[in-house]
Amino acid sequence: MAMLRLEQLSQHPILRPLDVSLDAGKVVGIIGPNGAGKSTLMRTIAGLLTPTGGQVFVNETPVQKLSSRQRAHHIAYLPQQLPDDIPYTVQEFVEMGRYSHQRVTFRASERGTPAVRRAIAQMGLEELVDTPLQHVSGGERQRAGIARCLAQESPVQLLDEPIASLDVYYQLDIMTQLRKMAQAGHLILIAIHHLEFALRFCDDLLVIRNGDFYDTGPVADVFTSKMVRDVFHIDATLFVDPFLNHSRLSFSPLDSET
Ligand SMILES: Nc1ncnc2c1ncn2[C@@H]1O[C@H](COP(=O)(O)OP(=O)(O)OP(=O)(O)O)[C@@H](O)[C@H]1O
Repeated sequence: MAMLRLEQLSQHPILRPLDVSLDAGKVVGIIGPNGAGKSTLMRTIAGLLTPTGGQVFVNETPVQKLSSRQRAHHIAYLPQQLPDDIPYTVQEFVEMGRYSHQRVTFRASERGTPAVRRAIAQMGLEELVDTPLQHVSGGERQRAGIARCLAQESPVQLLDEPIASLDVYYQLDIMTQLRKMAQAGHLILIAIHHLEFALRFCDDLLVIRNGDFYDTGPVADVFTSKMVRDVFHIDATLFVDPFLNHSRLSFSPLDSET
């Protein structure tokens, strides 16, 4: 049974309906140019936008039929950008990931639960737990957002550009952790601009370009020089890195560079 299924799903600006089944145990990258519709697709999958056509099923239940608390049990969602005026400390913010596990209204009584402690440690935020989110850097805020999703312990993790503002250490660290979560049975769906990382860390790709869905499938099948040219309008050569033994990309210069 697919953990997440998009059935004839369309959402402006993606006009051609998407039929995709995504299984647990995978990191799936959504790639495409600026404005292609990656974030819109993620918000639709998260149940925050109503599709213009078709449906999203999580564990065979239509997402639109679930309450926000039920959705949170199935899906954790990190938006592309967190507001910079969130009036909570890092600890309080991560604890909010436990919202769906509370019986009545959310109270900050989940402080120190193993899931919260683990998420804070995984994102290297121990020293910042009492710092207001307004006073942390953009990358630290992003790590707090990921920690909140991890604390939620939902089987589907929808992360919109999780490594966009991070330094290279955390880019590598977080992608490695996401792979481990997939191996432990989660489905990780990320929008990602970093094509080298998509090539290295994703199992499958869903490629969209303006107004259209381009291709989906295993990285080895989908990630080709032709795809890069068709979708990003740039020439690139794929080669196997002899040190890391995985495929890498070499971009040809743009005309304006020569
Ligand atoms: N709140 C909004 N109101 C109206 N149009 C929007 C809104 N958010 C996005 N759009 C439009 O929807 C289209 C898709 O935007 P979306 O943010 O999904 O693209 P994206 O692929 O995530 O882009 P990026 O790589 O720049 O983050 C764009 O044309 C954008 O202008």
